[in-house]
Parts: sequence; structure tokens; C-alpha cells
Amino acid sequence: MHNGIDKEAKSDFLFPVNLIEGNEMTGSSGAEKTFDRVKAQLKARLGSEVYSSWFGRMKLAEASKGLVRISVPTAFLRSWINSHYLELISEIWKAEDSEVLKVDIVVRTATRLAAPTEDVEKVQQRRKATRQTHTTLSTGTTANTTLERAAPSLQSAPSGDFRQNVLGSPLDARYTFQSFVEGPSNRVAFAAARAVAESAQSAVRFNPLFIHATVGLGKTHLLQAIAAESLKQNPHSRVVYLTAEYFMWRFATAIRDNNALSLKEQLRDIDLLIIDDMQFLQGKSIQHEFCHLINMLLDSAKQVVVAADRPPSELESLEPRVRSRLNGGVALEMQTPDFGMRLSMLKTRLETAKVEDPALAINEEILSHVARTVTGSGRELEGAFNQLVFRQSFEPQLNIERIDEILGHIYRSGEPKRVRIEDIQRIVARHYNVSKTELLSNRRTRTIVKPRQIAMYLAKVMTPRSLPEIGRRFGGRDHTTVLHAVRKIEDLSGADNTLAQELELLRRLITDQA
Ligand SMILES: Nc1ncnc2c1ncn2[C@@H]1O[C@H](COP(=O)(O)OP(=O)(O)OP(=O)(O)O)[C@@H](O)[C@H]1O
Repeated sequence: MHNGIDKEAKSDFLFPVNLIEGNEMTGSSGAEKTFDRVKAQLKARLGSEVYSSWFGRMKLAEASKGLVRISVPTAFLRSWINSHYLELISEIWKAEDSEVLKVDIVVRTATRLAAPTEDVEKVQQRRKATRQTHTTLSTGTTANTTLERAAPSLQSAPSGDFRQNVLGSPLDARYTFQSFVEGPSNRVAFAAARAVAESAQSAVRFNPLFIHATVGLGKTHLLQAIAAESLKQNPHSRVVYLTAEYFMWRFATAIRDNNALSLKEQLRDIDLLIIDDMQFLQGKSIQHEFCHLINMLLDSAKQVVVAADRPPSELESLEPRVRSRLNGGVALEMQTPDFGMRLSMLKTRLETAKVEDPALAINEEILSHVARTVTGSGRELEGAFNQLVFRQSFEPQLNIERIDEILGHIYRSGEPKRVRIEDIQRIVARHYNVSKTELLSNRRTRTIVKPRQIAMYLAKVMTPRSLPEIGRRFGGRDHTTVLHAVRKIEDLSGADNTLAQELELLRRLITDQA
């Protein structure tokens, strides 16, 4: 079906059309208007300073069939928006347009998976060549997913819309085995992933391969590395990487457009199916399709790799038969990286960043300090690293103290919030409309005694402070006064539902604002 596509044009499938500078909008002007409203809301919510730092250069790249793509000029901006604001943007967009299922941020000039020397002009020329080739095709056209280049049989999908005919989710060129840091917390999963990517024989032993870990521990990175490596080893293999959300979207649109049959045919014809974020697969009929698909692939000894934030047995939203099929292979967990791995991850990131900016220098002491202090996931480390690079461009003399200030919010996000007695006093006083001085005074009017006793009670149950310490912090009271307050509030809240709810609300306000 793709006789008319020459070799040069085929390689253009590497470049999603909307990633190219100057080729912005492919949807309707209605979408542009929605985009304007979304931007206005972002500005109103975040303030114009934050807005112009991060969102001023956003452009609408594509909007159709439930998928919105917003482009930004740099990989750094994309990564920052993805980790800090994507949820907010999606939420605002979905509220504006309920048909939107997914919002993606892409880099305008990026050429994912392209040879690093490729320049945009060349890409545009080839893009043009491809379009011309496509217009000469008499029937349906081909798909433009990065992976389908190596999957000729997938290139004959009968959809008339070239740009929408994407079977797999795009790959991020940074996610390779070489850039993945291996260590005690992920060694087994890493070895299994390599085996799957490198050898069809071993693959059958780990089928399906199920990798699970909590957020930001490298599941997507590892899955995309499997896809990239498989294609490198065997450029003719038919590999598809999809997020579960994307799988759902593909099926939903195919059913709507009466294309479900052809989609199923395309999926049936692949060698390696990789599904990410399995916990998001929902809906009975989609799950039925999924189950059918993996049964068929597994029965014909085709490799399936799945990742989720929990083991198959805990994916409660999945139908029991899907869970049981996923349980039938090997399930491996990845855990939080240790210090050595965190340091290696930062060093790897630095090396990659230096390719773009050779002048970039962050010394070993700073990297070790960040690796020691940011103890959470790879994503937190990535966020910390991006902050460092960003700050360093206008504060070249960053020292450890300043770094702690800048990264404070990332450090804190990894540890449980510590509630302070002053925060309790401030929030309770504000809630009952009394001043903090009144709260700590000796005044015995009812309107003050009640908030005071509540604040003492919350100080006891929300902090590790002793009764005498709490007494001291409440205007020098005796510990028996605190104990009396704690018992009284406990007794009253047991019988008074309104008070119990009030306490619950205060607890939440304190935890959120502490
Ligand atoms: N072992 C690792 N080596 C190198 N980079 C890593 C590693 N683990 C995580 N990262 C980096 O941390 C970031 C987050 O990783 P990734 O998106 O793969 O996590 P995830 O487990 O898929 O998270 P989520 O469940 O939220 O989708 C990525 O930039 C990734 O490259």
C-alpha cells in the first residue's frame, strides 16, 4: 500500500509534523480560542510573572480528536511544564472542552529520535517531500509514529488523516539503556528489560514482563529504552509503545470512526507491545479489547511489556481476567534509588545537558549535596537538576546554602510535613476570628476558651510536643491545664458531630498550610 513512499520520505516518520517550528496549528480556530481562554486562566491563577516565565512561549501545535498538543521552544521548558503544570493545564482544558482526553507538551524544534546532527531545515524539506508523496497516494495514508517507521505493515492504516493516524505514543530520545542508571534498587528489572530488548529467546521466558514502581522511579524511561533498543537491534521488528491512556484514546476514536477493526488488525501484527501506566486502563469494553490483544500476542509468542504503579494483583480497576493474564509472566519491582544511584543520575544528566550547553559547570560537591538531600524519585532529582541549571544561568556563584533555599520545596515534598505549634495557633485563631494574643491570654470568655482548648488539643495530636512544652507555648500554662483541654475536646467531639467535623477541617487546613 505504501509503494509510493520512497526511503527518504519514510524516514520522515521520525518527525511528528507538529514538532517543527513554524508549523503550528492543525486544529480549528475554535481550539485556538479555547487555548486563549486556557492561557488567560493560567495567568489569572499563577500571576503574570510565573505565567510569562513558563507559558509565554507556548503555541498550540495540534488539537483534534480529543488530543491537544502544545509546543514550547526548549526541552527544558517542556520538562518543567510537564513536571509542574501539566495536570493544571489538562484540568483547565478539560473544563473548557469536555471532549479533550489528553494534553501533550512537545518541543517545537526538537526532532525526537532523529540523528543529532539533523537540522530543522532538512527536516522541513523532508517533511515537504513526505507530504507530496502522500498526496500522490490514491488510498489511505501512513502513520507517523516514531515506531512505525520500522513497522511496514502498520503503515497502511486506512485512515484518510495522515497526522491522526498514530499508533504508538511518541518516544523520548533521551530514554535509552545507556542513560538509565542501574543499581541495587532496579538491577533485576533492568536486566530483564535488556534481555527482552536484546533477545527474542529470553523474551519468551519473561512474558509478559510486568514492571512496577511508585511514581518517578524510571518505568517510562525503562520501557522506552526497551522500544528504542529493540528497534536498534532489529530495525524491521514491529514495536509499539503506548500509554494505557493513549490505548484507550486510540480505541475510543477508532470505534467512533468505525475503524476499530483495522486498528485491531494493525495491533495484531506487532512483535513487541509495550504498555505504560497500566493503572489508568479503564472501561469494560476497552479492557476486553486489551485482554483479547494480549492473549493473542502471548499465544503467538510475541513479547508484551507492561508497567504500572503497583503489582498486577493490586490493580483493582482491572477485570480479574486481565489481572490474571498480567500475573502469568514475571512481575518485578523497582525501588527508590540509593545515594550512589542518585549521584550517577545527576552526573548523567549533567553530561547530557553539556551537549547542549558546553559551558555548563556544576561541581561535584554540589551534585553530591543534591544527591544526598533529594532522596525521592528520579523525577524529583530531575526537577532539582533543572532548577540548578536554570538558576545558574543568572546566579553563577551558587553555593550550598543558596541551593538549599532554592530546592527547599523539593526537599520538603519528599518528607512528611512537620506541623508547628505556631501554625496551629495562627490557623485556629484565624478560623475562630480571635487574635493570637487573645488565644494565649488569660481571658476566660467562652469565645476564646473554646478555640484555645481546640488549639491545645490539636497541638497534642498533631505534633510530638509534650504537655509541659505545649503549656509553655500557650502563654506559660501548667501541663494539667493542657491535659484538661485535650480530654475535654476529646469527650466533646465524641458526642458532637459538628465539632468532630470542625476538628477535621482544621486538621486539613493546618496540614495544607503548614
Ligand atoms: N534509574 C534511572 N536512571 C536514569 N534516570 C532515571 C532513573 N529513574 C528515573 N529517572 C529519570 O527520572 C524521571 C522520571 O522517570 P519516569 O518518567 O521514567 O518515571 P515513572 O516511573 O514512569 O513515573 P510515573 O509513574 O509518574 O509515570 C525521568 O526523567 C527519568 O529519566
